Amino acid sequence: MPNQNTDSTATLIDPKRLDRADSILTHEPFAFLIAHEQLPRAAASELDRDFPRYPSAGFFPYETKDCGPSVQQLVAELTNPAIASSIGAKLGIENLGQFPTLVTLCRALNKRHGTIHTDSKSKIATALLYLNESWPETSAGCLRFLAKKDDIDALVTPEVKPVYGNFVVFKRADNSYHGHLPFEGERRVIQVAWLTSEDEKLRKTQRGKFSRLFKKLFGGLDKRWGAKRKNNAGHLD
Ligand SMILES: O=C(O)CCC(=O)C(=O)O
Ligand SMILES: [Fe+2]
Repeated sequence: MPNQNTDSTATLIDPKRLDRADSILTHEPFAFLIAHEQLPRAAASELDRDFPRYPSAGFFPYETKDCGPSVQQLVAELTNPAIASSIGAKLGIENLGQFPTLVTLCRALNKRHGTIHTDSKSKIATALLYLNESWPETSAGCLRFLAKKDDIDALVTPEVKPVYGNFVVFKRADNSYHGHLPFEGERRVIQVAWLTSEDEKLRKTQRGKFSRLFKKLFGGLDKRWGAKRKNNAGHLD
């Protein structure tokens, strides 16, 4: 039998890799996992080639037609119920794989993004997988888990650079505050949210599609308004 790890369909996400010595798993002040180097180096150029080229900034609902094969494979793996459940178990969530998923992708940000929030109650857990080849020596655009809803400097753990293979997962809670300092430009991320119900998935997908159209029409305004955003600003959701 051929060795699965050497053919082109080798898995990209391997839950065994989550237990690296430099991974951080904690349940306080909310449950989160931070793991580095979670993607094979060899897949970087394919994932780069296959990542959607959205015309505007922000997260948009995953559609197969926007993505090439390696990104489709990665999304399939990230939403695989068995993989989800093994990740969920680390956060103390039983059977995470049973819940519907909403996958959104982001290719670029403007300064409006990253204000402090918890994620909405309709989410049980959220995963973020970053895909940027490199990141400048700056905190701008680096994810921060926070102790407060109004202080971007109240870090509860070192900030996470959005570089290729960095992966975070957290259990949504009323205090799962997170955000980042304003950043404008390319910043590639895949986000998976496990939702409480199919209705929420439909609602959020429709909202995301509307936002994609809206930003296509008014992306310039979005960018200009966003530039005025304060570092400690928050938003509900
Ligand atoms: O892009 C990130 O690092 C965080 C995104 C986020 O928190 C969200 O979209 O809810
Ligand atoms: Fe969030």
